[in-house]
Amino acid sequence: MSLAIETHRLARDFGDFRAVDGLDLRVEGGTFYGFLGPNGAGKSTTIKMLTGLLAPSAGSVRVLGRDMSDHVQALDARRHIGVIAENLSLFDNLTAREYLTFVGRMHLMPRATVRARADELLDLLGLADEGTKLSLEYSHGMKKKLALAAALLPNPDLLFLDEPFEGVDAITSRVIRDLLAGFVARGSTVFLTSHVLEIVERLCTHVGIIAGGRLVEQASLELIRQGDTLENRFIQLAGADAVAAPKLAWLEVAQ
Ligand SMILES: Nc1ncnc2c1ncn2[C@@H]1O[C@H](COP(=O)(O)OP(=O)(O)OP(=O)(O)O)[C@@H](O)[C@H]1O
Repeated sequence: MSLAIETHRLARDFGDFRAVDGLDLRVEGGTFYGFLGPNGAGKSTTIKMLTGLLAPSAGSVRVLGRDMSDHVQALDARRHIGVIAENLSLFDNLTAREYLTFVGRMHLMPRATVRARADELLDLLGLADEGTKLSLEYSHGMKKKLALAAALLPNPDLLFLDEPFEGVDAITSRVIRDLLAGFVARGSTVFLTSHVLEIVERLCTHVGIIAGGRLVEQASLELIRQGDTLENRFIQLAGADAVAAPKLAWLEVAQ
């Protein structure tokens, strides 16, 4: 099986702080990869480097076989990937349909295809009735859904999803989960971050855990779980110190 994502000693500094430190990621094509870590561990920074939104300070990235440090190869890779970034980066003054039309044009898709797919996506994600509302006026969950629609529109081979379920209602969450499971079943790859470990456990075939910028574990879900819950294993691998921290004595007694 070919690798959809491969990094070698990938690192990113902000000033003299190293946010991502020597990451060797290996994500096989056709896998559903959950990238987990505590707040501030380096997940979003990593996704930004994998998708070309942020330059690495050191190390290398290959996405779908393309070297992301090469401008032409990176452009080619970007034609085959869909992204929900941390800040969502939508255009505020467009309606959902206008935004999807814009994304379709950027991918040089035929107008009729964009229109048909936009109709289906907006319908599926419960945004079809939003009419003239600008994305500026969307709720956080609605923005997430629009970002997902835009990521799926060009029918990519690889999806990067930074917290796709955050702020999304239970019905849409189910719709998205089913959609992503089908996407992987056809042979495509999903790389997602999520703090909702129940969802990761249900969907992902492989898991990577980052803590303090370093990869502490990377294996199939079954190997990582070792018969335990993913939450217990995650805490053992990435958060044992925090869980063992002293309690707040003053909070145990009501005033
Ligand atoms: N532009 C920036 N300038 C300075 N420091 C940054 C910048 N972006 C991220 N960092 C720092 O890098 C570290 C990793 O941040 P990152 O956003 O990648 O974490 P994360 O794992 O996605 O966290 P969360 O789960 O809370 O979203 C944090 O300590 C953060 O403060």
